[in-house]
Amino acid sequence: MSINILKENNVRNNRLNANALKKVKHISHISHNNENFYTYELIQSIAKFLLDRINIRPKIGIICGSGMGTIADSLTDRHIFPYETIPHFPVSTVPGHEGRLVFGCVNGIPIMCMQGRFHYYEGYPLWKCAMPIRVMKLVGVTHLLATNAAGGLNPDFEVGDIMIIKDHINLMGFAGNNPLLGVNEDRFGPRFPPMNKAYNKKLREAVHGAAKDLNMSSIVKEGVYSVIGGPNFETVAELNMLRICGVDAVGMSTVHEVITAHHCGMTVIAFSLITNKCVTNYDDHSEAKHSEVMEAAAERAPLIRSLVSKIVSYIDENHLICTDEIFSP
Ligand SMILES: O=P(O)(O)O[C@H]1O[C@H](CO)[C@@H](O)[C@H]1O
Ligand code: HPA
Repeated sequence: MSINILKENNVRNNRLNANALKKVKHISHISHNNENFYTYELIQSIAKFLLDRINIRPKIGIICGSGMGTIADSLTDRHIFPYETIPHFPVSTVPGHEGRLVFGCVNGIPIMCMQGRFHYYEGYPLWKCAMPIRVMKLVGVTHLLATNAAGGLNPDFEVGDIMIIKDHINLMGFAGNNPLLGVNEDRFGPRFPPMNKAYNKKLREAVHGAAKDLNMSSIVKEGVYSVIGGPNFETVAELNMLRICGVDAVGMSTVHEVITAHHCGMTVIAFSLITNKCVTNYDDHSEAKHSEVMEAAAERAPLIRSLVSKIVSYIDENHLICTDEIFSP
């Protein structure tokens, strides 16, 4: 890389960092402390703040993964809330996560969409990262569609493949870090929620059906996602350990949202866009880069939008079939 390109990259990175810092400047203290958990009443007040300002009543929530914000851009009849305008909301600090709550419609079906999610490595505790899911619940959302960018660990996966998540390994949970940490709020869900049916089977089958209709079956896979805390990408040894454990794709998000959504009885479907192949060999000199993650996401944006639109229509037409797998809070 030439000195000039390096200089340009530095200037660009400094600008991104300065923008992120500007956004968080009104927060006096970001840390992983577990004081000031959100109460039920506080989440209710956020839901009310939003419902008082919109006419639609969404039943489906969508989370846009890194570089996948065009899902939110393609909603019709949009009502946009930048996170910094919503009381008690954290703000997004990661490039590729716009940091807005977007209400609107897909095929006429009302949606609540996070155009940007919160990650643990941004300095927020997991219960704070997952708070918008509880807001979704109190707004009336019953189904969550979470998307993410992930590194492909399964050697059969290629960049651009879409992996329907059938299960996860909550590596951060192994160390006692969990979005449900703290006194349990029974109005959301039970103290000890089961997690073996976190990713709804009927919806997973429906996504395969949608992929077939869209002639995408060859790029749609299914597998196990594992979350690492980030922000650094993984070492070769870490990735090889995860592969031995049955992990197909690795990322730094989603699991806290899925646990929180399943805990409060929402039906969940999630998929990963494979944006890079994980480096599992010391002779491989390639390196994971966030810029490549975003490029791969941009390339697949039209297909992802089509898939999301099919899934939303399927949920709208068939959502009653899933109620047997929901336990009420
Ligand atoms: O999981 P999402 O938010 O899609 O983003 C993924 O991409 C970023 C790394 O490039 C990490 O934040 C990782 O989790
Ligand atoms: N590792 C962790 N998170 C990621 C990756 C990866 O390779 N790619 C996109 N998000």
